[in-house]
Amino acid sequence: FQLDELTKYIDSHQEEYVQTLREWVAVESDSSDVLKRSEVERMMNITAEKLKAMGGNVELVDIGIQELPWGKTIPLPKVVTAQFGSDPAKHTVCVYGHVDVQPAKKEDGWATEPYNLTDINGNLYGRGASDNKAPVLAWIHTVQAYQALDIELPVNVKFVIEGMEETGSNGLDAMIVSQNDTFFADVDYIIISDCGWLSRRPALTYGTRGNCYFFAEVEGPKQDLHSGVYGGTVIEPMTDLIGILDTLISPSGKILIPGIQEAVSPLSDEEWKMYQDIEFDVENYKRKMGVNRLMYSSKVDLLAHRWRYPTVSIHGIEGAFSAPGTKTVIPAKVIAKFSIRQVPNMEPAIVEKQVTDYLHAVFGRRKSPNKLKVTMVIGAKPWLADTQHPLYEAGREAVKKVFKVDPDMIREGGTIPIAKTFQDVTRKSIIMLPIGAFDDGLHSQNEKMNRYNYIEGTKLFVAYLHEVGLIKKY
Ligand SMILES: NCC(=O)N[C@@H](Cc1c[nH]cn1)C(=O)O
Ligand SMILES: [Zn+2]
Ligand SMILES: [Zn+2]
Repeated sequence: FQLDELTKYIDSHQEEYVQTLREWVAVESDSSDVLKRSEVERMMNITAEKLKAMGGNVELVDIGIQELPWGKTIPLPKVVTAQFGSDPAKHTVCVYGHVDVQPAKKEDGWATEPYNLTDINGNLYGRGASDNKAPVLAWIHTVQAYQALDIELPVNVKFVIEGMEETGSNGLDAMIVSQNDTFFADVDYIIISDCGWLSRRPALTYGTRGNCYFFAEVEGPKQDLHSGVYGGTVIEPMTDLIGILDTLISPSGKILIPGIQEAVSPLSDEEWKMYQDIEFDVENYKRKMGVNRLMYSSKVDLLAHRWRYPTVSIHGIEGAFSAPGTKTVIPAKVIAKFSIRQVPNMEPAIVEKQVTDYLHAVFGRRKSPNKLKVTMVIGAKPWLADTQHPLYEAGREAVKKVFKVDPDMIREGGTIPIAKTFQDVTRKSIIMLPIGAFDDGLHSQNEKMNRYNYIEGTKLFVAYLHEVGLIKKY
């Protein structure tokens, strides 16, 4: 296996790889903002063109429309599929990734322009750099490197690249179902690189949490009111909303919604031992986040609550006054956004009912004349893999070849909404093979991808394809 040759090729092309990442980051493909939908579409076209230029058999698959909360509809961004090689004697892997991003504005507190990739000491700052544009490009460059050196790909490679992951992968489930007997029929394994390592040690990821995302709307007066003129007489929607939000989770992290905590299986002795053996620097974790105390103090508790217990996060309140200054208003309608990261044994449909019933009961006790509406807008499931599968063995070998260490076996606290669908519908085995660093700041200000991770990660992918090619084909 010509790993040295491929490695040299990757090293000598790194400036080109960074430049392509710069061009991709410059596309504001924020899937949460319908006004940016044309940018997401542009990003899908750029991705398709790149794969076509490499000789791939590429399609832009129409996945239908998105229904917006105010009753309108817009087309969903097309999904890019591609295929390189169709040798029946080889395994076929399908690489899944996304090229949409979370929102970002300089005013949020970025040190650099979020859509202008900026290299500071080998850190490539830019929205979507790590989540998920660089890993997608690293996979593309992997195929390109084999092609450029005229080295036969050890496996057939397919791609599924979408533009709605950050808002729950709308439309992708249906596409997988409809192409299960066609595009996915000859796929043996699915590879996802949309997550990060736990520390400086490379990792293989075998689980993700799901996410049930809710809107809770409280509506009162017909328009906003002067708080001096009307305050004290009107029952304020915001007070109701804050009141009910405060009943979701206790200050010590206990979820107060009946039925949620009860569904979760307790940590087994085996899991405890696995977590205990993982290298994880709690002080560094705190320092990187800029906090002086965490919800739990032991490493095992922290890892367990990050990976395999559910949690509630409150993200924001639409309609609330949030600008600088001192506007003295009583907002007439406010919509809280919160989500529950859920774990195996928790079903989104059941969580939806538990949360909705509970919030209505709590709200009812307030005897407010205002109206409450609770809607679950995303119901993404958790995913768990069998780490004894040859795909993981291949991962260990590839990490050892490139990084000369054994990988950490980790879970991911975040969600890849489509992972469980891939597992359930295609029934193929999945591996998550991250290349992002532990401190990439995904979804946050100053997101970055380390140049080191981007380039060495490409080498890891090159080695991984070789290792997968060695798995016995029955
Ligand atoms: N890199 C994966 C990621 O960031 N996924 C999102 C997906 C999601 C879940 N709910 C809404 N979007 C995440 O927040 O985990
Ligand atoms: Zn992602
Ligand atoms: Zn993300």
